Amino acid sequence: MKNNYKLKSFKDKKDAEKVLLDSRKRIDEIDNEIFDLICQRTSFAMDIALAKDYIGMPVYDKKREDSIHKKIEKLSEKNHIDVDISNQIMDMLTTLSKNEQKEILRRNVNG
Ligand SMILES: O=C(O)C(=O)C[C@]1(C(=O)O)C=C[C@@H](O)C=C1
Repeated sequence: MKNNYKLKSFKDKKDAEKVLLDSRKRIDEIDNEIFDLICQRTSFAMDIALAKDYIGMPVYDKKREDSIHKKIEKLSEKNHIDVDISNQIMDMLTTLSKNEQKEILRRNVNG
């Protein structure tokens, strides 16, 4: 969140209530978009798991995760977002992918 926003002043209570409602509506839309993007990101687990299995690479790739964290830390600092929380979000996303990859490989072995 860049800290260059203007402080909002409200005409009256009704105006503030409208701002709250509109903001929540937009947040609901953004949450849906985020969820859709999480599904898209996780859907690469199948191709990645099979490719790594073919090459003989493990599911967990520390170097790749370190580079993701580095990128996210830079973006967080630039946008004044809490770095620790951004890193936690990325950890959750990579965990989703790793769990999915392990499940795909388990099913691939057990038929
Ligand atoms: O890029 C990979 O090798 C992946 O498996 C994807 C991913 C990720 O979710 O970004 C997941 C697990 C790895 O440890 C690193 C990255």
